[in-house]
Amino acid sequence: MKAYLSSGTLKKQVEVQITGSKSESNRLLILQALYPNLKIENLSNSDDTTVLQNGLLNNTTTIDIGHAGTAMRFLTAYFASRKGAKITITGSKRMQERPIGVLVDALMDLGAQILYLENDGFPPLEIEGDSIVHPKVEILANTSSQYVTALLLIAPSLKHGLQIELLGDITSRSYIEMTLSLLEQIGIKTTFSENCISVFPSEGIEDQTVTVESDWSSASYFYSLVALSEELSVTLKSYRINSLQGDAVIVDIYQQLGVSTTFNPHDGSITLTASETKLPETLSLDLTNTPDIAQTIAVTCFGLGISCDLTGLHTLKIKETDRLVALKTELEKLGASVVINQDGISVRSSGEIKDSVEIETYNDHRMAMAFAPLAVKTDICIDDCEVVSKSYPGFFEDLIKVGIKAEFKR
Ligand SMILES: O=C(O)C1=C[C@@H](OP(=O)(O)O)[C@@H](O)[C@H](O)C1
Ligand SMILES: C=C(OP(=O)(O)O)C(=O)O
Repeated sequence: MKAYLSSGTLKKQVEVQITGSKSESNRLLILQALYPNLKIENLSNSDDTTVLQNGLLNNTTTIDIGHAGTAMRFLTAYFASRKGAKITITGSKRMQERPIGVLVDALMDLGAQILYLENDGFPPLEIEGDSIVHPKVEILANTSSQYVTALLLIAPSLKHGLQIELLGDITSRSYIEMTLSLLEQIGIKTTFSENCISVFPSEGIEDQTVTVESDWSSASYFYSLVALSEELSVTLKSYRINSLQGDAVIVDIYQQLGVSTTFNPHDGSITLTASETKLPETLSLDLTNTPDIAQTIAVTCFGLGISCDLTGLHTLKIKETDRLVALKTELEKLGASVVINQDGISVRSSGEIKDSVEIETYNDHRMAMAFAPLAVKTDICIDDCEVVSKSYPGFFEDLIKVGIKAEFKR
């Protein structure tokens, strides 16, 4: 289905309830499987969370996790460490091209039994679970932090806990910190110094309920809308001033792009309003820690008619699609000049945006959501718009709520 978007009358004040962070939700679901007295509130309604939840029910011999990277990686470690488990985990065509060898090697070093069913280093995997007693492992940390998180999540359930040495530069570090914070929050002791993480074993945790903060990556699209529209003001719920999500850094980034954020402590909401700011000629950012907001920022800068140089993005090549190539192709259709390299993207804009362009989304929810805010400036069509359900099924309803006009056609 295609979404034809154009600017309607944008709201001066509107409230949007985004659901829980998919990253926090998927971590907490694994922890809940290990410690069933853990209760979770404001769980994400994303496809990625649903597939992980279904995977944990484990009443079949094969799990298809679709496009969900976290579900693929976290469930692999989970089942590999459950004695008696026997399961095949597969995923979408793209998932079968997303590497998992670094995690599988680490798990095998710990004594796990995992077979590649098609190509070495890639899903599908056949896993025979067993107790892991080995206390130490090394893992490359420069490709995906999800491999590290997968180990961290099972670590407290292992007999001796786990000491993990991270090799190479650490990518997406904020997600590793999120995992450690959640472990600490439920009562697991951890340490992280230099490149060595220790997680201490824990047979049980106290009865408790953890409320997931709403998703900051999803919030980024509203920052883009406010930056581009100048008149819209949106209140998003339910957020915290001290977030565990690295993507909360958009508060500071979008300050430079003319969006100010007010935190409302009485109801845990944030209000985004356009502020008088002198825009930079070029926005230069290293996004090594927060790769998921790169597409939003690149498109906002283009829409504002300013340049951006974004670096630290080597991991974008192995996400839902090669996001650097996808961004270049689609931004150029709109009139931008774009250069990509191994690790980043530079976008130059002439100040004009071509009208009624059809944006391809390449099975990538963030391509759809990052380009949609341009509707404030020009008519735009988003191809295969259902892709948003990977992380934000209600995205288009919420877009309509803020005043964007949308027509959907097959
Ligand atoms: O741990 C997580 O929840 C995630 C980690 C990041 O992946 P990488 O570590 O592969 O960059 C991020 O891009 C992804 O959307 C979610
Ligand atoms: C990269 C993402 O997800 P995953 O790697 O979990 O598929 C994302 O949501 O942007």
